[in-house]
Amino acid sequence: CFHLLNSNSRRRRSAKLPPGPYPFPVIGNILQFGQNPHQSLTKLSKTYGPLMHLRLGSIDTIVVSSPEMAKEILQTHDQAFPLRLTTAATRALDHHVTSVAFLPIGNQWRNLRKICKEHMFSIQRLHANEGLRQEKLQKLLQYVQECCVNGRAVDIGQAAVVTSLNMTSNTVFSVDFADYNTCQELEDIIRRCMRVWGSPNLGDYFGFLGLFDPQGIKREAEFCVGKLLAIFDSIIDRRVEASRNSQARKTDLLEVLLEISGGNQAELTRNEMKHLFVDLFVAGVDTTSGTVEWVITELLRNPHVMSKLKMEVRTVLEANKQVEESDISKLPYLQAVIKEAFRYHPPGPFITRCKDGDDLEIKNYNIPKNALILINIWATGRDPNIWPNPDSFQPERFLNTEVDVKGHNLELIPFGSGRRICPGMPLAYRMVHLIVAYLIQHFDWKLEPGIAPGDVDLNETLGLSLHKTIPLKAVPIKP
Ligand code: HEM
Repeated sequence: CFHLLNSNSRRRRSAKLPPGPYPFPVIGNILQFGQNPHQSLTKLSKTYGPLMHLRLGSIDTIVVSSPEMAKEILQTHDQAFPLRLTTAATRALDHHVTSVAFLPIGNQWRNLRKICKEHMFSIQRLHANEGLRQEKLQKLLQYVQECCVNGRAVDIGQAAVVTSLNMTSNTVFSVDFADYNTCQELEDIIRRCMRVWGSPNLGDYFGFLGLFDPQGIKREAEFCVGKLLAIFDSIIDRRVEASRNSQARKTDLLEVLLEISGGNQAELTRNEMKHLFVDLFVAGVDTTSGTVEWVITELLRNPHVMSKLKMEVRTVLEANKQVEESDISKLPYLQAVIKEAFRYHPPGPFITRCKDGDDLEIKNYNIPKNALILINIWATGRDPNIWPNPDSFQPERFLNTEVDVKGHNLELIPFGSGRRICPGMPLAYRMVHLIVAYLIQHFDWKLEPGIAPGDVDLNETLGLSLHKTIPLKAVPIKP
């Protein structure tokens, strides 16, 4: 009876909202989001369907759990969703007014995206600075070889973080953080920044009550962003100084950005450049390394997949040949393995957008203005109506299909889709394939003593990205 009363009053207030669990006064459905919202919302969508309405405190939230509905938001009506939700943490030091990741779609955002696309992540640009990433593979090889000689297990996620962090920093500004001894420090700050951005303060949802003081979160975010900006400032200063004294030009992105900002200040200010670097590192490092960790986890859980991949990698890349980015296209099984990891363990389980302007009708449901949209790609990746045997790791499902991760196939969009699709995708794609190919080409891998393939833990923790709760340790063996 109580339930009926609730659903009647709900219908009276907003007849055409998509279905969803009844929101409690004030807190809305916040308790139903739980510790792992991607999982709780997947369960709820089985009851309420692929377009679901909940209230996150005071925020109308629409959860999308099918490729058809995702297409409506990301492509058909994308003009209506130009915003991302900003929180107290992402507004610290005004990051959101300069950041490509948080700016609404508009001229400033378009300009930054154009710079990313044309000057940083174009095929030509990435080809020109591939050597900078290759150096990092050598460092990885040395490290794993040391572990191999000493019979030590490698913390795969950690090794991948150091490699992707240094590959990104080498690509962006030819700085090898290991040389500056700041890799660990930078990694810690990036992690802290991700943590604080990835766990919104309750005040973000109940701001109107004024009960929750976001000062602590804001201070932490200010510290992290401030520290990153200071590191980038000193790197830029050093480069400007060095170019005054030398004619030799680097091939990295900083050189291009300095050229652009020197030639036309209006196109890119130094402040924008520094905030762009914050975005590139925070958005790029853990997502890339997390993917590598999930791939190796699944390879160790599925020895037959590991054998098949090993065979392909070692046949195509003869002994001692250093894997190059142009080799990726010759490794179809590797590509399938990585697509399968993206399907089952998307580093960003939600693609987020915010509604601007008036209410909008989609499939006869009302999407209220200012609504937060969560596209649950973790749910679509495990939907048995889309993927036969979704809980089994089967790269073969991607052999002989045209499905890719570039945003056209809405059932597999680990990098998002539409105008806001991840601009770093071309770099991320190269880094993930290179690192995995390299680890498999040069080493056999086994689990630590006493752990069977089926025992490998698959628990997930959601921050700004979705990562393994217990880091994967694997023992390298010389083949
Ligand atoms: C496997 C690695 C990665 C994954 C899975 C990933 C995934 C994503 C996703 C899902 C989005 C949101 C897209 C959307 O809203 O439609 C995004 C945005 C973004 N990513 Fe990535 N990313 C990865 C690596 C990188 C790298 C290496 C960089 C740069 C070095 C990067 C920079 C960005 C930026 C700047 C945005 C914000 C774009 C905007 O809002 O306009 N990402 N990424």
